[in-house]
Amino acid sequence: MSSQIAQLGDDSAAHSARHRPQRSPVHAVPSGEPDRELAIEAVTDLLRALGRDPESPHLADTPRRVADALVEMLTPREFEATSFANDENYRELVLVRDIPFSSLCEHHLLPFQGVAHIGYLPGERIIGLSKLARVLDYFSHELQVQERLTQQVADWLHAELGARGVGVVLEAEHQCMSARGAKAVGSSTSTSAWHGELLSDREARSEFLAACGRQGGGVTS
Ligand SMILES: Nc1nc2c(ncn2[C@@H]2O[C@H](COP(=O)(O)OP(=O)(O)OP(=O)(O)O)[C@@H](O)[C@H]2O)c(=O)[nH]1
Ligand SMILES: [Zn+2]
Repeated sequence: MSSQIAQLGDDSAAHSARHRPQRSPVHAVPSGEPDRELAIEAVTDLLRALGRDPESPHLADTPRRVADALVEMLTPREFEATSFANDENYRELVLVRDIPFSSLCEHHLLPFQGVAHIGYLPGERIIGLSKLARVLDYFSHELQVQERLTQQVADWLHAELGARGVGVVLEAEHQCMSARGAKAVGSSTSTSAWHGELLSDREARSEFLAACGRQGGGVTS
């Protein structure tokens, strides 16, 4: 990921040292480049293995579509993590709630989908709000488990932003649990990851959970 933090609204030399960008790409799962042609062949073989005829007119384009869909879901979109000097010394929680996301379960290659609540207690910098959604989107484009995805988003924000605290809560339905297997349609899995004051200060964490409507819900404070 491009982890460059653009230095906006911050021209003076005195400020620039204080606002030096930090870089800490996080990748717990080593991943290679998808090979589209190989994937198309593999889906053709998979259809055959499942007793379906890939030569049938109905399925003629299916290997290409499936391969393209998987390649798309496993290709992270790079972005610039633009941040701004916190000149007003804003100290309170910044929270973006209900960010929709979709990722791929590494056990079944089926989607899990839901919403994220991502927030932080600012230090010397504040981050562009859309970047909270973008960092989630970035780490979602990988074969994942929900716990790792949650932690990667929190770790990345903590390392990049120098925030006093970071909190990430994900609530998702896993299709491997609903469309098959346990058939637990409508079930929702909650995960959370905390850093800094949001980890150490129970009251700050409760405020975060209350603000995202989780007080007394599945995520404990
Ligand atoms: N902790 C965790 N487990 C997950 C996640 N996504 C899927 N799983 C679980 O991974 C487990 C894989 O277990 P297995 O017993 O090997 O898979 P399975 O035979 O398909 O099991 P069933 O889903 O129970 O039919 C299942 O319990 C899934 O529900 C996730 O994000 N986090
Ligand atoms: Zn699964």
